[in-house]
Amino acid sequence: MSSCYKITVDKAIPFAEQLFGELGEVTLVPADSICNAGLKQTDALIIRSVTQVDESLLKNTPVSFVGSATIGTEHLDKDWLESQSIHWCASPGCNAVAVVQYVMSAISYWLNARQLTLDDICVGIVGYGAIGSRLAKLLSYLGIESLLCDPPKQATGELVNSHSLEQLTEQCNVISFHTPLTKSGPHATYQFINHEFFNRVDCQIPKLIINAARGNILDNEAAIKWCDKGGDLMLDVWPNEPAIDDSLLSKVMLGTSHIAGYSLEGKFNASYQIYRQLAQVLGKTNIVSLEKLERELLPEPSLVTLGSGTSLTSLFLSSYDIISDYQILKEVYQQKGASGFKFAREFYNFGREFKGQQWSGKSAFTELKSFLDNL
Ligand SMILES: NC(=O)C1=CN([C@@H]2O[C@H](COP(=O)(O)OP(=O)(O)OC[C@H]3O[C@@H](n4cnc5c(N)ncnc54)[C@H](O)[C@@H]3O)[C@@H](O)[C@H]2O)C=CC1
Ligand SMILES: O=C(O)C(=O)[C@H](O)COP(=O)(O)O
Repeated sequence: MSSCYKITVDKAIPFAEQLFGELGEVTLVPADSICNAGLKQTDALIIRSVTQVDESLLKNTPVSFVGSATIGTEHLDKDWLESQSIHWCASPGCNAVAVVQYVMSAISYWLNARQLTLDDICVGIVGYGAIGSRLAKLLSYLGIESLLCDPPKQATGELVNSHSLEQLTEQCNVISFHTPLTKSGPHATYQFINHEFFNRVDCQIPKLIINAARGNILDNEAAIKWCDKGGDLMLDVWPNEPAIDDSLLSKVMLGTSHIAGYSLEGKFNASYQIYRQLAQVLGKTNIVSLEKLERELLPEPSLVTLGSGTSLTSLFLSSYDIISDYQILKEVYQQKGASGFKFAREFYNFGREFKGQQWSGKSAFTELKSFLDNL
């Protein structure tokens, strides 16, 4: 490795200097300023989901490594990167637990609002990957019924008990989406939550749809129409981010600013995964272990105080406070208009995942806590 190996990193990626500083000279740049002209001296580029990485960004630059500190990869033009022999990677599963924590808080809020209990629900999980499988595992542990829908995994035989989206709409009162955004192929997800889908979800009785995957798997107009009919919709991700539709924001039951994966642990995992892959590409073998860095860089667990009569729903709401994130988004949107969405993300205060929390006050949850710590 040359001492002047140049690494440009989105400045909103935590732990960048501590990790990538070991591998080269780090320049932190705000996402909005990452541009072709600024990459003329860059060997490795480390970005988030908001930076489109394609020919127009990288042509005539020396960039030979692109790392995305995210699970999603639709912002990378992988065909072009591969055609140029530019090594690309992302951070699979990095913040999967944070998204599960988000979904459990969302469901808990809905159950309280609709005066239902965990025993009343059957949860449809669309996309049985890192997030969907962890969600299913937790629901099963809690004795909550769930149905899985993952046609690509059904086709390869990785999932034998996959149901169709139609079956989920008939049999589930909660459906949570955890697919990537894809625009082509037999299982494309672009706007697959559309009029046809919503027409099948009878909202005469309470039904909850959660999208914490990607905004453009949802059709904006169809979503508004369904909310007008009385459907309960919770969105972390929105069509056309960051320019979200204020009409849709006013109709959802809860909405947040694409922060379901914004946990300190998730951010740390993402940065570590890219650090490890860049180190490998550079042929550096003595990388620092995840456990050692976790001990050094992550703060002490945060304290979550549970009252003596805490129910499972209030436990999940205490573990991650979705209501407060909804209020923040509404407030900044009112104050700042369309730029409010970006603002809420930029100044987000990362929370802790289950394993970064210490629960006190209700010993009955010790077993659940240890299950969640290892999710
Ligand atoms: N809101 C947020 O902050 C976050 C959102 N995400 C989003 O969540 C998505 C899922 O994350 P992971 O579970 O880690 O991904 P994953 O790649 O592990 O799993 C995705 C699963 O979706 C399945 N799938 C693909 N097309 C499908 C279709 N048409 N119908 C049903 N299933 C389909 C795949 O076969 C795969 O099993 C990511 O691609 C990302 O876009 C990820 C992290 C945070
Ligand atoms: O990991 C993903 O995929 C996500 O959606 C991220 O949580 C989004 O985070 P940023 O791209 O804003 O870091």
